[in-house]
Amino acid sequence: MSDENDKKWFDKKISRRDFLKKAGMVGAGAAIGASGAGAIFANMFSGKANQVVGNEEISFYGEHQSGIATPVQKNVYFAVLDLHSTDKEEIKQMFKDWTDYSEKLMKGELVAPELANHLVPPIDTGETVGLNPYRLTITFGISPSFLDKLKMDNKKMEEFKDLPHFPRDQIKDKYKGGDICIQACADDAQVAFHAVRNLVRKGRALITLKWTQAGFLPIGNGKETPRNLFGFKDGTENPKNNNDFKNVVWYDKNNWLKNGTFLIVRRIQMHLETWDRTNLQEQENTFGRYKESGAPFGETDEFATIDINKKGPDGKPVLPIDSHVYLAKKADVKIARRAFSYSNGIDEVSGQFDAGLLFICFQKHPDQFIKIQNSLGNDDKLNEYITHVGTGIFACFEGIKKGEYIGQKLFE
Ligand SMILES: C=CC1=C(C)c2cc3[nH]c(cc4nc(cc5[nH]c(cc1n2)c(C)c5CCC(=O)O)C(CCC(=O)O)=C4C)c(C)c3C=C
Ligand SMILES: [Fe+2]
Repeated sequence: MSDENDKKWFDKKISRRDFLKKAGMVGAGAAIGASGAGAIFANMFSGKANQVVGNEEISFYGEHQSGIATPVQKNVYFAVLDLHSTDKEEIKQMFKDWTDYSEKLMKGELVAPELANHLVPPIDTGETVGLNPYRLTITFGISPSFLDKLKMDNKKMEEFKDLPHFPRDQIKDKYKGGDICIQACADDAQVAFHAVRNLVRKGRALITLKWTQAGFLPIGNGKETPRNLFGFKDGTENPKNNNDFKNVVWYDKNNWLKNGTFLIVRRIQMHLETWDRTNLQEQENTFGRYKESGAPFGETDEFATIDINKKGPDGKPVLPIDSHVYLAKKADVKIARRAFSYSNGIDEVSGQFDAGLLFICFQKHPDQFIKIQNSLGNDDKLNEYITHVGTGIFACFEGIKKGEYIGQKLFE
């Protein structure tokens, strides 16, 4: 790259947002000529809407971390990290640096102004220059082993322990364990990836990547429940308002996790080829819901209340007793699901799609998930079509207030 080009690309020393502002393109529904937009920013050239997209920004600050109750975005980049230091001061500093970075990233800014010295690598990796924030959220969590490594056993609540082995689990070593998780969600895949990449880069003296997974969802206009790779609406029965989140998700005991939550992640392979050979009636029996409408059996409305004890005219339960929804409901406990589909090319052994669900859920007590997973157990008809290959449990800190840093209560 010539000096002149170099200058054009980075010497702006302005944020991604300022870049857009200068071009007069920031603001809800700000109209710009499609040709102009296409010429300047390929990402904005949809060909149909002359609007700036992705300009919505989510605040990094609040009572709870973002990316938990936030309406789900199109993309996730989820990373599990191994910690290689036992020095609390160093780790505290990393969380402080991540606080500073996250605030900037979620505003759509570069993580640091560019250096005048062109003989050193740029601080921000640069792949989001010209992009809006795209509702980026960044959620941080730590695992029980994080507390072990730092000899902070006194901070471990009795419910915070590794998940048990569940029936039919085929967990691979490479997808379990790890000390820290970062969940970056955005309506643009590159914005989510950029966030994790730059955070990891900043902490590289103390952490390494254990496993990562990118995921996607068909969000459309944001009004419909997105469909999973089996073609079913997934996420219908979920907390809907603040009160639901208070009851189901936010940790409320008086310790460092108050207003935080437990994140559970499961990497679940979905055997698409087997599913695609299954007739529609069997597919619907697997969930106890109709494929097109998403309504439970015997109803027409996706959001109709389900009574698992309801019997049909033949005296048999309306919902098959081995269906996924029947068994999940039978556990009689709630969780907040925020799952994403993934597709990772081809499974080396079977030659089939390596695709599935990055199942992420939030709950105030891990037992909520454990109870449901045990109820699904060996009986869930869905087991014929899926395999759990990855697992993790992380305590996600409370939200961050201005002047504070991520995880402050834990270290105080
Ligand atoms: C232990 C928790 C759960 C795992 C793991 C899980 C995997 C999984 N689920 C689907 C698809 C659907 N799940 C649906 C409902 C549903 N699933 C769980 C829990 C787990 N799912 C719950 C608690 C519920 C809600 C039950 C209720 O109270 O009604 C549905 C139906 C629509 C909906 O409500 O979202 C679908 C479809 C897949 C494909 C999958 C693993 C790959
Ligand atoms: Fe489910």
